[in-house]
Amino acid sequence: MTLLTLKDFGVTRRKREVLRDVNMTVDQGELIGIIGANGAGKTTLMRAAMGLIDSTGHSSLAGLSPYARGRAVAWMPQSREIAWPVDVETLVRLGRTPHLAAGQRPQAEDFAAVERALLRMDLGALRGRTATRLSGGEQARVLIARALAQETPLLMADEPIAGLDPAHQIATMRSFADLASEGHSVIVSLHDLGLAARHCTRLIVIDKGGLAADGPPQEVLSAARVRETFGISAYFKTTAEGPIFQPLEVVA
Ligand SMILES: Nc1ncnc2c1ncn2[C@@H]1O[C@H](COP(=O)(O)OP(=O)(O)OP(=O)(O)O)[C@@H](O)[C@H]1O
Repeated sequence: MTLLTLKDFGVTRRKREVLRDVNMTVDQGELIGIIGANGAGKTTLMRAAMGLIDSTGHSSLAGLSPYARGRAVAWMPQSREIAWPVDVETLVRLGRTPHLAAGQRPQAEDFAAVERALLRMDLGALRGRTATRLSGGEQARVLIARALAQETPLLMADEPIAGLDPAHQIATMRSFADLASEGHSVIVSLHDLGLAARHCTRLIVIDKGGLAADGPPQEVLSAARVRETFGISAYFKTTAEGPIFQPLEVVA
């Protein structure tokens, strides 16, 4: 099943064309890493695909009502601001809002989804803590859990692992991979090309206002591509334990 289709998709912000001619589909079971330099348009692509900012062309999600969209896609923005001093469990439960009718209290299935999300993000010990008093990385894990609790077919997350310690970075990427193997799909923007290579089933490179590459990590992270897009040289090897990518030098 296709979870997202973008056709001849483009975004212009303040008269400046940020993205043009984007064509892609996302099927079930994919863990897609969106990579590209600062300012390339990764956030713009995800927000516009969901209809949060204006675009041209077609996005299968942009035309949905907010209610339908909340059941089709969960969104974890780059900004980690938590506005209210509520406990972690209550905050994660907010992820169930799109599944509740106006005024409806959470049901057993909603509490079960919250438990699954807390478990996936290793938040059992923090569930009673006030979310605003957690560390930056802990808050990020709570916000990922809130998005996971939504249990949508598609999850989009903007730099979700930035600021997490190495163990939680790996665990979070593994959770996303698990979701993909369960038939959901996950789109994440990230700057860590090593983790992208290791965990993503597909990488999309944004460069010069469009999709510069789209495919499996070993194809996308060619020496020529990483030089062209990121201005670096890198070591890449496919091993029995999976792909290993290590940036080496700035070459541009
Ligand atoms: N509200 C806005 N008005 C005008 N230009 C904007 C606006 N938001 C983003 N842009 C521009 O669009 C381009 C893409 O920004 P975007 O945030 O999508 O990049 P990104 O790839 O996510 O970058 P980063 O890796 O730094 O997070 C940038 O040049 C940015 O300056």
